[in-house]
Amino acid sequence: MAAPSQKTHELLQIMEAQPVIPVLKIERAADAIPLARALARGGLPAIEITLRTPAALEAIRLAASEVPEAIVGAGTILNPAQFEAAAAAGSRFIVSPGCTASLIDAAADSPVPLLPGAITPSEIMTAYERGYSVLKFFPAEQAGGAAFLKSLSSPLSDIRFCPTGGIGVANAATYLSLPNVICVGGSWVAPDDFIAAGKWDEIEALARAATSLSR
Ligand SMILES: O=C[C@H](O)COP(=O)(O)O
Ligand SMILES: CC(=O)C(=O)O
Repeated sequence: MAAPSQKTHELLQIMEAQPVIPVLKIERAADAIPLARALARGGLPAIEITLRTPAALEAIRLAASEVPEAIVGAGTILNPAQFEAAAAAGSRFIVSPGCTASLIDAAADSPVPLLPGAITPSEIMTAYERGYSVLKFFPAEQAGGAAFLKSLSSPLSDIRFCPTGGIGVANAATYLSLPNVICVGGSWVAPDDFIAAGKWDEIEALARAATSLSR
């Protein structure tokens, strides 16, 4: 196995430090501050704020500048313009549901590590050829779940994943027990309705419960 690049090393450090990366959809940018604080208090400092709302970039900027204990990443990055905007907002890592040539070119020019998504052996091999040995596996449950992912571990033994999509308390441990899984992603630790209602203590409790998931 080749030594990981500096950017892969940084990504691995973030992913290996917690079993779950919260995947967040933030409608009001200011919510990013109490939300990032609550998740960090609960033991999940690394968070993925998805670019699925108009408030997302400002949410990243606020959490990155106001919550030093948080490790703020951006998710749902689909193209180079979004990559650059998310990096400029202060993202420490960038996540995409997929892996396009233009996104990989944008990431090559940036110091910010990219976690691109791949599902099929050919997609995974293509990403690996471009230097990516750490990948997102999305949508995990819908694409074949833990059984599918486990079956990749033998032929594609150099590649490790962050499965995301359809993962919750009932199945997270199954994914985390796989040899090719580093951590999982999920929205269950910060549900949209809890964010809307400002239930920060409840989100902290969900995060704390998630940190006890074993790997
Ligand atoms: O689109 C889905 C999110 O990336 C996370 O998936 P989830 O809500 O099933 O945890
Ligand atoms: C699927 C995911 O986590 C993303 O939109 O980046």
